[in-house]
Amino acid sequence: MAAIELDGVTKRFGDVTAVSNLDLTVPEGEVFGFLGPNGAGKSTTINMLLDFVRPTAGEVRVLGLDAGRDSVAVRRRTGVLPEGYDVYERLTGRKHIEFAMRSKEVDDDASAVLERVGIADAADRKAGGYSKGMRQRLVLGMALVGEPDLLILDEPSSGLDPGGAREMREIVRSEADRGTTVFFSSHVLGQVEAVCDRVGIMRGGNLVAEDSIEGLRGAVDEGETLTVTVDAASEDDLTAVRALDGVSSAATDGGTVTVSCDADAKTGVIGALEEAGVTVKDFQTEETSLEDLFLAYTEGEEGEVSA
Ligand SMILES: Nc1ncnc2c1ncn2[C@@H]1O[C@H](COP(=O)(O)OP(=O)(O)OP(=O)(O)O)[C@@H](O)[C@H]1O
Repeated sequence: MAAIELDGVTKRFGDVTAVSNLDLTVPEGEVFGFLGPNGAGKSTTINMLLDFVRPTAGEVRVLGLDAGRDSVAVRRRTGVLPEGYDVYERLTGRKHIEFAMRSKEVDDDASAVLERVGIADAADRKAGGYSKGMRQRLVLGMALVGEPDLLILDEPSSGLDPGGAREMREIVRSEADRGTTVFFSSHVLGQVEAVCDRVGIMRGGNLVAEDSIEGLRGAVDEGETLTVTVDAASEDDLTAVRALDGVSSAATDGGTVTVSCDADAKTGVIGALEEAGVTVKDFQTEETSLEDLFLAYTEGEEGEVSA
């Protein structure tokens, strides 16, 4: 069964189309990264999963249930870290967790939850005195109450220091190991790359890409830069390299050869250099970063990248 299934979903606010005819399936147990520039429709999509917003058209199913009709059941099995959630200033951290336990009608160990998100020491302090990162950890703790089947995290790294961001990744991975599906929206691309099995990229209300990061790299087809350290290479030595399939350019400064090529052309490049009598001392490749991928899908003319 799919944990999340959107079928032809559109949401219009007056004459603004926030989400347009969106089809998206997230299988159970997957960590799915949901990316896109500001205003792309991410929060609107998340709000439809939780029935905070009703679609104008289409069908939204969460954990096999209808998001609108069965919203109470969906929320009971879902842990949510909403973007910009305000804590109750006068309640302690522990009271927040107990509140989440009562809302979900579960009997968890509040201290263990607070320990897990790294704020056990501050359990009995009022959340009004918490730092931004501590508040974020507290809200994550509330989301984890009751071992949810689905975790929806909207910008979970916001306010976290590098240690907190690492702990967040570890929690996401351990939840996924437990079988939880994680739907993760973020602008912090490194965070997404580190934890997500697949990503979807939204742009102007449309899903413009949906794949593993590897798959997206292949579709963008920017190739890789191969840097080869050699004893000596001349322009003539590059003739055979340039003639290879999958090589878009090659240059040399004498001691280093730089080649732009498809990932599967690398071996051929090294072979062609050696055949030309060049001694290859070392080589390394640089992959397209997730940031480059993101920009390739979200900048320039719409529909430029066909994935
Ligand atoms: N309640 C609303 N009323 C009117 N327009 C809205 C409403 N909610 C969202 N929109 C519009 O829908 C579009 C998508 O917004 P949404 O908040 O879903 O984007 P987002 O991808 O979450 O952006 P961000 O990364 O900035 O949070 C925007 O043009 C926004 O102005």
